Amino acid sequence: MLNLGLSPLVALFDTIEPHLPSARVVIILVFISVVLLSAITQAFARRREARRFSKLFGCQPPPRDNPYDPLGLRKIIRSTKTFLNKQSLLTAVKLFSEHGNTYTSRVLTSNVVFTCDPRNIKQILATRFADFESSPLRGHLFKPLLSHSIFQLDGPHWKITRERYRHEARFSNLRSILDLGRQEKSFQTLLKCIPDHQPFDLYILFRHLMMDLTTGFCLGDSANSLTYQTPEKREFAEAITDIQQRIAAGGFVGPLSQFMSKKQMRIDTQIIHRFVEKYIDESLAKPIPYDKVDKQSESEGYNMLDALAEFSRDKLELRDYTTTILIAGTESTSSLLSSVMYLLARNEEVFLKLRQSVLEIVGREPPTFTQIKGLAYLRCVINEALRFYPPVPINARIANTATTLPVGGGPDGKSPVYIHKGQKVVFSSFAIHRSTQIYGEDALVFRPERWENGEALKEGGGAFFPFLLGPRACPGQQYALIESSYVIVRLLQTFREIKPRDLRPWKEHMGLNLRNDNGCWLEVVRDDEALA
Ligand code: HEM
Repeated sequence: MLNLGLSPLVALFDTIEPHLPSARVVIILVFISVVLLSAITQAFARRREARRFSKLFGCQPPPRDNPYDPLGLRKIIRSTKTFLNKQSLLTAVKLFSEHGNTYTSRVLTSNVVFTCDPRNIKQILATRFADFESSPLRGHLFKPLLSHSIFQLDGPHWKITRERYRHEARFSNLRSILDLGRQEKSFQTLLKCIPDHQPFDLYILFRHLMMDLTTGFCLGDSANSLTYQTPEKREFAEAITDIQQRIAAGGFVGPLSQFMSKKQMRIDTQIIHRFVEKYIDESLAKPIPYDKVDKQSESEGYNMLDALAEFSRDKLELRDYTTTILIAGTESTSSLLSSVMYLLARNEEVFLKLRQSVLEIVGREPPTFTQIKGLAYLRCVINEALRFYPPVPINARIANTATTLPVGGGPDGKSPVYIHKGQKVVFSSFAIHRSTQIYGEDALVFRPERWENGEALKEGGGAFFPFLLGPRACPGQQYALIESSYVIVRLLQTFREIKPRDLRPWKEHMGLNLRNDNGCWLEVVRDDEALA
C-alpha cells in the first residue's frame, strides 16, 4: 500500500466515527434547518411586503394583545381556560375594550388578527371576498362525515355548490320549499309536550322540534324526536347531535384537534351515513319527475333530497348536500327560538306588545306566509334576539393573498392593516352586536324598538350579521326566519303568559351554535280562547 502520510488522518476518523450522528439524527437536523430557514426567509419576505403595503396604502400594525408571549402559549392556555369556564365570548368583548376594535395575538407560530370593526367585517365578507377563504380552517373538521360539502369548499367549486342549492334544491323560491302544513303538524306535536303549570325546558323541546322539521325538509320523513322514535331514528338523532359537538370542539382546540380521539366521530358518521343512504336509495328508485298531483300548495311534501335527485344520481353528492343542511338548519334555528322565548319571558312588556300584534294581524288561525311577512314587530324581536345571542357568534377567515383591512392599524386604530397570505382573521358578531359605539349606551338592554324604521342599522353594513354578509351569507336565512316566526306566532296565540323558571344567569354554551348552557326553563299559562 502506498504511504501517503495519511495515517494520522485515518486515526482521527477512527476516533470521530463512533461519535458521528446516526442517519436519523442527520435527517432530523436537516429538516429542522430547512424549516427554520424557510421560516426566516418567509419572515423577511413578509417584512418587505409589509413595508411595501405601508408605503402604498399607509398600513400600520394593530396593537398586540400578548407582546411578552413570543410563542403565544399564555394566549392558548388563557383561551382554553375561558372556553372551559364558558366565558369565551365575554372575555373576547373585554379584550376588544382593552385593545381597541382590532388587535393581533401571537398564537404559536402565527399572528392572528382579531377584529370587531364593521368596516373590516364588510371588507372580509363582501368588498374583498375573493381574498379570504374558510375551507383551510374548517374543511378537515367535517371529515369523514362530509367529503365535499359547501362548508369545505372555496372558489369555483363553492360557487357551483351554492348555485345548486339555489336552483336545484330551489332555495331561491322559498314558497316552493317551506311546507307550512308540515310546520303546523310538528307544532301540534310540540304543544302536546308542553306541560300546564309546571316548569319545563323549552330548549330541549325546540331541539327535538327542529330535528323533526329538518329531517322532514331534507329527507321527507320526520325523525319523530318529539314522539315515539324507532331505535334507528333515535340512534341517528343522537349521533347527529353528538357529532356537531365534536366538530365544534375540534374547531376550538385548533391544531390540537389532531390529538383528539376520532373513534366516536367515526361511529357517529357510520350511523348518520347508513340512515341518510336509506332515504337516498328510496329517492333514486322513484321515477322522475316525482308525482306532483293532488297538492294543496306548491311546497306540500317538498323534500330536498327528491328535488336534488332530479338533477343528480350521485349518492355521495346527495349525501353531502342533505347532511350539510341537517347540520346547518337544526341547532341554529333551535338556538334562535330558545333565545327569543328566553328574552320574551323576561320582558313582559315586549311579550304583551308582540302578542297583541300577532292577535291583531293573524288572529287565532295558523299564520300564512303573507301574514308572517307583515308582522313587523315580530321581525324587530327576532333581530334583537339575534343581536343578543347570535347563533354563530364568532367566525374566522384566512387570507389567500396579501391584502388589507381598512382600519385598525397604528396608535389611533385609523390606518389600514396589512394582512399577509395565510394570515388568520377572527371576527365576532357577538362583540359587534354589543358595541355601545354602534348600538348606543343601551346596547346591553333588550329593546326590539331599536329595529323600528331601520334605526339600529343607521351605521350601515357590517354591524349586524347573524347570517353573515356578502356572497357567503346564509342561504337558509329567509327559510329560518319564516320557520321560526311560524313557531313563535303559534306559541303566542296559545299562551297568554310565559314566566321564567330559572334564576341562573345566561351562560354560554359553544357548540357549532351558541346557546344558553342552562337551557330555557319556563312555565306557561294557556289562553282558553286558543285553538286546540
Ligand atoms: C337561525 C338560523 C340560522 C343562522 C343564524 C344561520 C347562520 C349562518 C351563518 C352565520 C353562516 C355562515 C357560516 C360561514 O360561512 O362561516 C351560515 C351558512 C350556511 N347556512 Fe345558515 N343559519 C341558520 C339557518 C340555516 C338553515 C335553516 C339552513 C338551511 C335550510 C342554513 C343553511 C346554511 C348553509 C348551506 C350555509 C353555508 C353557506 C356557504 O358556505 O355558502 N342555515 N348560516
